[in-house]
Amino acid sequence: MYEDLKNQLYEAHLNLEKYGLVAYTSGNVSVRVGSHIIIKPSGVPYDKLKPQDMVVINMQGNVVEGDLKPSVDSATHLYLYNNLDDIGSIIHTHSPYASSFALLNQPLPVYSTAHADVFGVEIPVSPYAPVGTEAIGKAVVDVVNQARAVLLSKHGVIVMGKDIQEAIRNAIFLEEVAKTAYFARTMGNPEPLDKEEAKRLFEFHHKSYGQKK
Ligand SMILES: O=C(CO)[C@@H](O)[C@@H](O)COP(=O)(O)O
Repeated sequence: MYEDLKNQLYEAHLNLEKYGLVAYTSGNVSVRVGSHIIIKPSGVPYDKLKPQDMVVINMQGNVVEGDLKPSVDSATHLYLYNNLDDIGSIIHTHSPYASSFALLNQPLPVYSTAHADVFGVEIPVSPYAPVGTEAIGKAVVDVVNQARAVLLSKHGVIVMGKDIQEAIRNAIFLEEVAKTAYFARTMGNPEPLDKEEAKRLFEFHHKSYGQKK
């Protein structure tokens, strides 16, 4: 089932490693297709991962196809898909700069135009919740905003997108803007962008940036 999407999901995991967002087995990516979710198998190191290892589960979390156990974060992904209609793909990482804000319970303000372009608003922090249940999903839904990215207290990050490509872009840019914020804070006291300017940049970026017609 879903061979092409499994290949895309496999490539997405390799991208997480390529951009330094994960290490060894940390992190995971899923994609929604109809009433199924395809997600990374639990505990498989990235250099051992294969497209055919991706696990297909239904919206109740039961394995529909796959020889390996699905990610330990499957309940979190499922809760988010069941409560946020606009998302088609979810990425969880421990990317170091964004996760540092999560460990400090510090939201990530809109310090840069790049942050405004991609996310538009501050990245919130969700309260600590134990791994392996839908508790993380509930905590994320309680705080998630238009940014579709949340810093998980004491843990890491969750980003979402309408598809795998958008989720990957969001995961990469979250770490990028967190890195810039980290350095700015070590050198001084950066001020967030004006909210209206951030809104204008977000709207331009999402409507006109790149090759959009
Ligand atoms: O952080 C956690 C749990 O959220 C890690 O164990 C997670 O990144 C990787 O778990 P999986 O290998 O996807 O089961």
